Amino acid sequence: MKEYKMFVNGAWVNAKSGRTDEVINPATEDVIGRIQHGDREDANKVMAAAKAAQIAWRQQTARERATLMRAFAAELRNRKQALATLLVQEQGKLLKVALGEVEAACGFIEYACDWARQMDGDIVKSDNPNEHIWIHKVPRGVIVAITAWNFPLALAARKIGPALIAGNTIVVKPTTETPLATLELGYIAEQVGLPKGVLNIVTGGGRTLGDALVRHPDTKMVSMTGSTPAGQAIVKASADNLAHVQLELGGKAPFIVMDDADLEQAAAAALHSRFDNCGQVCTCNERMYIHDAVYDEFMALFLAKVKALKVGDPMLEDTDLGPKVNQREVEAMERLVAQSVKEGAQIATGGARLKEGPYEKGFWFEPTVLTHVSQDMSIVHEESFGPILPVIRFNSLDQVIGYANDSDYGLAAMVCTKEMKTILRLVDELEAGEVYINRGHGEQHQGFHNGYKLSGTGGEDGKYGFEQYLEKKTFYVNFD
Ligand SMILES: NC(=O)C1=CN([C@@H]2O[C@H](COP(=O)(O)OP(=O)(O)OC[C@H]3O[C@@H](n4cnc5c(N)ncnc54)[C@H](O)[C@@H]3O)[C@@H](O)[C@H]2O)C=CC1
Ligand SMILES: O=C(O)[C@@H](O)[C@@H]1OC[C@H](O)[C@H]1O
Repeated sequence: MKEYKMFVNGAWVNAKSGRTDEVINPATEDVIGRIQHGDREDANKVMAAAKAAQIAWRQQTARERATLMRAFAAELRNRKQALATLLVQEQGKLLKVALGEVEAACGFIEYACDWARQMDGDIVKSDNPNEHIWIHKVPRGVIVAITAWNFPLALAARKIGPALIAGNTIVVKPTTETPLATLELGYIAEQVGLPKGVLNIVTGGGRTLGDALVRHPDTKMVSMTGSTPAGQAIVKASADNLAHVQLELGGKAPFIVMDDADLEQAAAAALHSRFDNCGQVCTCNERMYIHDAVYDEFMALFLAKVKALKVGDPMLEDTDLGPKVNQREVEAMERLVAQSVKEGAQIATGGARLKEGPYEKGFWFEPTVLTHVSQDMSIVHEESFGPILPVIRFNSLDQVIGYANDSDYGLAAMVCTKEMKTILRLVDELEAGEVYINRGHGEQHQGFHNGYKLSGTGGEDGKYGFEQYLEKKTFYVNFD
């Protein structure tokens, strides 16, 4: 078991409280690490370090910053196997998914480095003679990054990359559930010679340390990934300093299979998009709508695939699902299934927690499909963020668009169809920031990961995500 400190101003430090938290492996319930439990006092110290470091950091050229961050990404890739193993141990994700997460983390940083020579401003003609209007893009200052437990390393890199290339410094606060791989970034910062105070990593509770960071007067932007309630609390807290807030929150993505879909392709995509990372992906297939005309044929295909899924040791190549991340989450699965059955749903497969034999320790749940579900049931509206899939039949495009948009969330949607008129109508009418046509979820760095409604605000990734790490400064230059 490894003891971790907080990485502040280039040094490893204890929390002022002297308190620590344990990190457990969700597959075995073993304690695998101990971290510092920082709180409000630690927030002031780390913010002062980040603010001081930003002066010299922003004075470096963007190309110099990118050179350092490309070295950072290269070292991250050098440590891929060890970091992936740590992600498996702290979050329970499959090793093959964890290896993909480390590569995604490298990609987020390398994509940001490509922006080093793209941070253009504007020169605008003035209405006054002999006057220029210069609109400059300048760094904001100190960025606070707050991340969730499902892809902790990738979510941190997604924010570190653009923040630092734009000339900001950053304070990262991972969850106490899965902080270890993120803390390892401090060692990489030391190895590649990132200046002290440019990257800081602190650990502690969201409502204490996280809240103090959000409210701090030197916080110029908060980029948070997590649940909608936490995101809403952050928006309220940011009123203290009017920091720019970028939120990636919960989702309830509909997966729609039209009557003209390629059913084998649709079944494979629907399976991956529900059970990837044990259903703990914000863009997962959270509710599936199947056209009446293909319902029986599709469900036979799909259920056969679900029943073949293997739940087990996430380190093994032939495992399809690992455990849920903690006790609270696996109990939430039990509650959601019980409530769905009480409301009239039927369990087509799965539906129970696994507790016997190899599952005696850990937080295991069966891949579950619910049928005879109606649109008004709570499982159609409440995010499960786990391996539970409600299925609903529909008989027209108008009906399924109405179902899909009948949600407080609007992060992602997936649609299988070959009909261009259908695609253009759905893209135009679906209330979601990210629509996947004829494939499952999976963003790319150059896209724009953007939640509508209670799924978030601001969005991240790509050109529109990068730009949020810059502020505009307009000069009226008169030379009359
Ligand atoms: N839209 C997206 O890209 C993603 C969304 N999520 C959502 O996150 C949830 C699961 O992740 P969790 O870590 O349980 O979410 P969570 O909301 O409990 O915690 C997320 C982070 O926010 C911090 N936090 C919580 N309350 C805070 C406050 N008042 N002030 C400052 N920081 C605070 C936590 O310490 C943690 O670091 C699910 O709802 C899922 O949908 C997860 C991953 C990606
Ligand atoms: O936040 C999520 O769940 C997804 O955006 C996920 O996070 C990092 C990975 O690259 C994405 O699939």
